[in-house]
Amino acid sequence: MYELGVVHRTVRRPDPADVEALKPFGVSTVHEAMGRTGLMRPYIRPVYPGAELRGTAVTVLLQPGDNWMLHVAVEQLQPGDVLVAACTTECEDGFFGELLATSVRARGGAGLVIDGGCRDVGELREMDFPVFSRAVNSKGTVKATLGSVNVPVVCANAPVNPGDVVVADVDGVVVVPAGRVAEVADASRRREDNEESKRRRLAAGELGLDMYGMREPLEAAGLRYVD
Ligand SMILES: O=C([O-])CC(=O)C(=O)O
Ligand SMILES: [Mg+2]
Repeated sequence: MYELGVVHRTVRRPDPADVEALKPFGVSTVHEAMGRTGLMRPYIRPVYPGAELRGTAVTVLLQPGDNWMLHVAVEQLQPGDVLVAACTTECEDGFFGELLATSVRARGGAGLVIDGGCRDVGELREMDFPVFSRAVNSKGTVKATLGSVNVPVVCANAPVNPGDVVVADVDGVVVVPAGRVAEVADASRRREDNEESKRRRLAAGELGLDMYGMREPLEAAGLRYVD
């Protein structure tokens, strides 16, 4: 059950050194390194090409058609934080635009992930202010119904707690629990090292069939080559 009408002012953020260690890695690597967990649904997309985002989450629970809590959340931002906004029910209204982005940036916020709509995309692109949203929609919102800030939310199917690390790029959005950041950064490094050796072998012409030892199981499964 959602907790409504509350702002938690204390967020336990992970060690900045651990967040830094996670920095080189993209969404797909981080998702795999977490045991294939943490992904938001793929309908959350960057609002302009090339937008990328990472930082610790300040979570927002919105009511449909109402962006009041986004304004409340901006006050809670610390430099490098990312707003992560979920909604109590599906809504594609344009909750956020360049004015709110200007305010987020003035407080040092890094960007927004929202399971809702966003507008003013031309201005956001010019500002290079990264937003990942479920829709681009000019339809505006009101400020009338309480939600919450810094409560656990589910955003596009991913559980997000305040202080979790959010990584967003062209592949999607993944959420790393605050307590797992160092471990996931290590696993991401190991995975990238492993992929680098595979990349070299594939570039040299070796086939995945041989590299992964797939010929025998294919034969055992009855695969036949026919001329
Ligand atoms: O004002 C709003 O409600 C959303 C918006 O367009 C902006 O922040 O620029
Ligand atoms: Mg606007």
